[in-house]
Amino acid sequence: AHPRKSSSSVIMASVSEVPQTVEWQGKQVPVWSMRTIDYGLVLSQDPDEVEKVTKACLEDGYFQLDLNGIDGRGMLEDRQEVLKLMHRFFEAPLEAKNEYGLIDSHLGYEPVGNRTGAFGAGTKDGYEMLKVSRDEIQQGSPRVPSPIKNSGDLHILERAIGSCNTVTKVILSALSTGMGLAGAERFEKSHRNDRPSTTTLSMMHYLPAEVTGQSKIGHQKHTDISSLTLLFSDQWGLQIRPPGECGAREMGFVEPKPGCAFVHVGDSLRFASGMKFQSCIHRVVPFDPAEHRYSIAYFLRAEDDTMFMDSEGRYVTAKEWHDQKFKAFTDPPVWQAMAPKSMILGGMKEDGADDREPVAPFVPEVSKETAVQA
Ligand SMILES: O=C(O)CCC(=O)C(=O)O
Ligand SMILES: [Fe+2]
Repeated sequence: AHPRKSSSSVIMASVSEVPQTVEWQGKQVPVWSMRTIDYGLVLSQDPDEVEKVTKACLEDGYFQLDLNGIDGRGMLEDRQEVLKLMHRFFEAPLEAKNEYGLIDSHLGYEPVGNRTGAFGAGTKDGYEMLKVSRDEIQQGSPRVPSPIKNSGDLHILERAIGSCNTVTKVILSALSTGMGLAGAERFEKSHRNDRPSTTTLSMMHYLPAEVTGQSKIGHQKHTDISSLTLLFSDQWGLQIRPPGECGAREMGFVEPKPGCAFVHVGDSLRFASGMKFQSCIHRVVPFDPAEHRYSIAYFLRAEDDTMFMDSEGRYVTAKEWHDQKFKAFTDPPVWQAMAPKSMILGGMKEDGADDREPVAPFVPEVSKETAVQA
């Protein structure tokens, strides 16, 4: 059992067994510590940092990436520009934002309530989202809605996608080295820029529960489809379930750190590593129910025709896995419950029912009897 008392004075060098805690919904919830990786050192292929990032993926499936040095600062500036653009975009009328709708699963606009919410069946998600495809940006003719389609906006999106791509590829390359992979075996070989993929920049706006109502909240528990996810948010709300000895440990918060991104392993890289890497079980809950929350996720994904063995022991392409899992995300809860659980969680084990039950005011507006656990 984990101590419940706040221990802010505890210095956590790497992964500590003693979590700091934060009060949420009237309870003390862990704030999980994690390894911090220095981007500049990884960029230099510093042997100790390469080992550290590899260990983080093998043991945890996630880490904090420190971008405060000169090599990362450009990425941080690009990210600030995207944030400003997001504010402008999400303030636009729904018809303008939804000009193209959801063109493809990795591209376009999704309004609030398209998927299952933070507390499973009976809740819908509480965010609206715009995704911009890396392939389209590279080809120079992206389909983005008119509120952010002037040349300045497109320049901001292009720069941000370029920066995110560089940062994630640098990490991918370090992981190949850390795993002792050479030649065609290296992870970069299945993530070439000129080959089609569903790689995308996703911009999310979580609305306050006051606006959406209590049945539309947060983002359901899942692992990502991606190889690597580079996630930026200055605001609380992201929760993870770290892998444990006998299944995942309890849900706890990720503390937003200035100048840092939260990076985690998705299904594709876990599969490509022969299940050696962990992937990260996570969700988003309303930390402050009165707050608007903004997050940016870059999903680096494998080339569409990359083959791997999935969590079901099937031989599938990256595109097939993407399409099937995306369908599972957006299916109604009853269908979702029929899909293998391994699909939503990418085969990650989750023993023990220590996932926290929501308490008022977040109890879904549906009776427990009719709720099917996804
Ligand atoms: O908004 C966040 O912080 C996380 C979003 C997420 O998990 C996702 O889009 O896959
Ligand atoms: Fe995610």
